[in-house]
Amino acid sequence: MADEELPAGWEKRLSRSTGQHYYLNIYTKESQWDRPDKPADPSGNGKTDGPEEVQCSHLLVKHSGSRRPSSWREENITRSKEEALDLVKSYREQIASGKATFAELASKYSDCSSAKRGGDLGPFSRGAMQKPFEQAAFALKVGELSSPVHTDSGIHIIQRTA
Ligand SMILES: O=C(N[C@H](Cc1nc2ccccc2[nH]1)C(=O)O)c1cc2ccccc2s1
Repeated sequence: MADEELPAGWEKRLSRSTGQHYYLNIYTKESQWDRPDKPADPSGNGKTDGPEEVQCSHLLVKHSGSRRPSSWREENITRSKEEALDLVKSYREQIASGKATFAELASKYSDCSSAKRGGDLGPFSRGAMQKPFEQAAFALKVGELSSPVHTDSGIHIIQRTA
């Protein structure tokens, strides 16, 4: 389909982690995956929907149903989704109880290349990460640990750091 002109007030952006395009309302900074068919609403209801940007670390456990069942740790990941969830719950318990730090476990066990940075993903805005991850990350308070979060990549624990 020809890349037609976008309705006024929208910008087309490329998501770093999914490689998909998303659309940003230049007035409210809200983002959406679906191509807009009418001009962006500049009013944005006046309420702030939380932070524009967050920084998070995550620990990802991939499984056989992951979009890319391979990582720096394991060339061919065959564990089941249930086994991955058991692992994620165990890591979360070790972090929450203080038996280990987030960075220690992420650097050892995360199936994401961010493991090399203790799981740190750096700061990101809405539209940058897969939706379930984004929703969970933006709902966290600074320092808070998420429950297990399922995305196409696998199962994550997320800690908001800023
Ligand atoms: O997408 C990435 N890595 C994928 C796994 C993955 N999938 C994710 C989905 C949401 C958030 C982080 C995620 N990491 C991979 O290695 O197969 C990213 C790695 C890094 C490393 C540093 C900073 C951002 C990113 S995003």
